Formats: sequence, C-alpha cells, structure tokens
Amino acid sequence: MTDAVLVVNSGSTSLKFGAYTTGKEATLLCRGVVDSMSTDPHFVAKEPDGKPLDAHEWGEGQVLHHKAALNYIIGWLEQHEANIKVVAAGHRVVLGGTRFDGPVVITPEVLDYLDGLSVMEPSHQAFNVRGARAIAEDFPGLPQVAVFDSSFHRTMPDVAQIYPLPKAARDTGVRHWGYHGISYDYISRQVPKVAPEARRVIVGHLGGGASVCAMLDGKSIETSMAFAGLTGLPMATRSGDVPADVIFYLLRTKAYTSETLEKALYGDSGLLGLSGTSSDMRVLQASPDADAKLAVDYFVYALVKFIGAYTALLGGLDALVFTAGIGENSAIVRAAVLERLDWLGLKLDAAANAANGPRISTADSKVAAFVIPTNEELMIAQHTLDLVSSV
Ligand SMILES: Nc1ncnc2c1ncn2[C@@H]1O[C@H](COP(=O)(O)OP(=O)(O)O)[C@@H](O)[C@H]1O
Ligand SMILES: CC(=O)OP(=O)(O)O
Ligand SMILES: [Mg+2]
Repeated sequence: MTDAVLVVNSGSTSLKFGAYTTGKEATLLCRGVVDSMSTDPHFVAKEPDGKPLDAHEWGEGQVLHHKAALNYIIGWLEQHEANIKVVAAGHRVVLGGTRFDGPVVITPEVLDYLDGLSVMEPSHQAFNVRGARAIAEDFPGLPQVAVFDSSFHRTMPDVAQIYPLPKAARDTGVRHWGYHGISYDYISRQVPKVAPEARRVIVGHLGGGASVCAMLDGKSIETSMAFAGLTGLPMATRSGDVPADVIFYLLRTKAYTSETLEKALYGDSGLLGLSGTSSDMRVLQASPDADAKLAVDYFVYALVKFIGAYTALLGGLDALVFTAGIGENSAIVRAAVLERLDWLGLKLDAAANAANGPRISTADSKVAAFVIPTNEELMIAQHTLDLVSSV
C-alpha cells in the first residue's frame, strides 16, 4: 500500500480528485472525476500521463451524492490496482472569508464557518464544504485541510478590497474577495523560473471560470473575479461584469425574477449567452457563425481591457502569463490579445504561440509573454502535506 494525500475539488455536479505521494514533494499517483452526479453519474480514473485506469457508470437517472462519490473514490483507491491508502485529504474551498488568508486544518467549527460563507458564493462554496463534511463524517480520524482560492488575494491593498457602498452594506461582509488563488499561487511560484527579473506580472486564468490577476513581486494587488464567481471576465456560461443598473432594469421590467436572473447570469450568459450555441471556446473558434465570433471577440476585448487597467495599476508590465484551459490551449485567443497589446511593446512569436509556448513573445519583445500550465491540485497536495506534518 502507498500512503497518499487525496486532493478533492468538490463541485455542484462533479467531484474531481487526485492522489499524491506523501513526503517532502507531492507527486501525482493517479487522478480522476465523478461526473454528472445528479443525472448520469460516471467515474473515470487516469494515470498521471492521462492513460485510462478504470471507469464505472451508475446508470442514467441515478443520483450520486457527494458522500457516496467520495466513499467510492476512497474505496477504489484502496482496493483496485492503485492500492493507495488515503492518509490525509486536501480540499479546494473557494472562499476563506476574513478568517483565513492561508490553508487551515479542518475542524467541525471551521466547516461551520465556511458553510456560513455559502450565502456569499452560491456556485462553489457549499459544494466544497459538502465534500469535506462527507469525509469528516465517514472517515473521522482522517486529517483534512482546506486550501482557499480567496486567500492569495488578501495581499491586495485595502482600497482594492472594498466597494463604494454605504457602511451598512459593507458591514454585511461585502468585500472584493477574488478567486482562482490556488492557481495564481502556483503560477507565482513558476514565474521566477522563466522570468527571474519580472516584478510586474499579469496572469490570465482562463478556464470555464476565468479571471485576471495583477501581481507585484508575486503578490496579488488586484483581480477581476470580485465578490462571487460571477464577475470580471465573461466565462463559459457566467456573464462576467454586467452593470448593476442593467440588473435593476431587468428586474424592474419583470423580464426576470431575482431567481431566474441569477440562474441566467450564472448558467446562460458569457460565451454561451453571446454565441447562443456553445460555452466551449474550441467549438466557438471552429464555428463560421457570426455570433460565435462575437463571443470570442468579446472575450478578447474584456481581457485586453483588464490587462490595460492592471498595467496602469502595476505602473507598467514585465510579463504576461496565460493559464488554464483556454489560456494553455487557445493560440487564437492569445494571438488576438497580444496583437492588441502591441503598443506595450509586446511582440508575438507566432511559431511559439502555435506550439503553446512556453515563451510566446519574441526575444526583443519589451514585455515577455508565457504559457504556463497551472496545477491547482499539486498546490493543494503540498499545502496539505505542510499542515498535516506540522500538526
Ligand atoms: N484547444 C483548446 N482551444 C481553445 N479552448 C480550449 C482548448 N482546450 C480547452 N479549452 C477551453 O478550456 C475550457 C476548460 O478549461 P479548464 O481550465 O479545464 O476548466 P475548468 O477548470 O473551469 O473546468 C473549456 O471550456 C474550453 O473552452
Ligand atoms: C471560483 C471559480 O470560478 O472557479 P472555477 O473556475 O473552477 O469555476
Ligand atoms: Mg478550474
């Protein structure tokens, strides 16, 4: 049996996992997902290089709760060819609130605090907590750690962490939290390896959820995803920034109720809303449809707008980094963004960009641009090992 840290990213309908070695440096043993948990649950496990290891289906119409999914995963790890004994679990939790600016060992009291934050972040938080609670109930002796997306952004200056609202509204706990911090934490540790001189860095975490982060000396000073997972860049199905006056108009005219509008902003907007056909950048890029092109154009437009603003906040730019699904794989989006940043002295190396980097700017470009694959799971495994071995 190999001892392992189980990394869990527990979402609303999917539960992603990775098993990592213990010891000084975490190394991936295997990973997988239980998908479509409320409609057609199926399990897939893969080797670190992506080779399929195993699969299982529960059947269409079946509902698999987080608890059952985690029991299945832990049982599978121990019993199948993987032969892995889970000795600790690390969870991705999007919001740590004011209490946690770094990873924390999970206790029942910590879980209650984190669950209490779900009202602020409806799309991830409650599901993240549910995964941790399921393990706490069924494997009570297992040490667990929560690693937060919002923690990385607690270095933002005070002025960047507030909104210009009346004190009564601010006193309810409204803050610019920021997200994707586990990914930014990882990237901030990679940047010095490829650009040791770079102090002013902008990173685009462009996945299904997407955001931009301005980093000075590896620390977040601003980020685009704001209070919950809805704001900033347009995303696969989330709107990104939409003015509050538009929201009020849609409610006042009764085009939507607050429930249907929230659902539309989270689930039917962004790339899907603009294209009317797909939330997947790959599909949109390949489509001849004018609305698909509009969706891609808007994504690039919003990205350039944030990069421009963040360059001003940083007082210039040394390096631009693309990461996550779109950032790592879409040469089209990266080229379109860099083309519009020519004024910054950013020069695209087209061949390197087509090969997905790592450096996609030319040697004489004043600003360097990189593709750096993110690794949120490794970051969670490492933080978990650090905390568990120190308790
Ligand atoms: N080759 C590609 N070209 C363009 N976009 C891609 C490519 N591969 C993946 N993507 C985009 O990446 C997105 C998923 O990113 P990822 O970081 O894996 O997402 P998440 O963590 O949100 O599930 C997909 O929605 C898809 O649009
Ligand atoms: C916080 C957030 O939006 O995460 P994801 O991109 O995983 O949906
Ligand atoms: Mg992601």
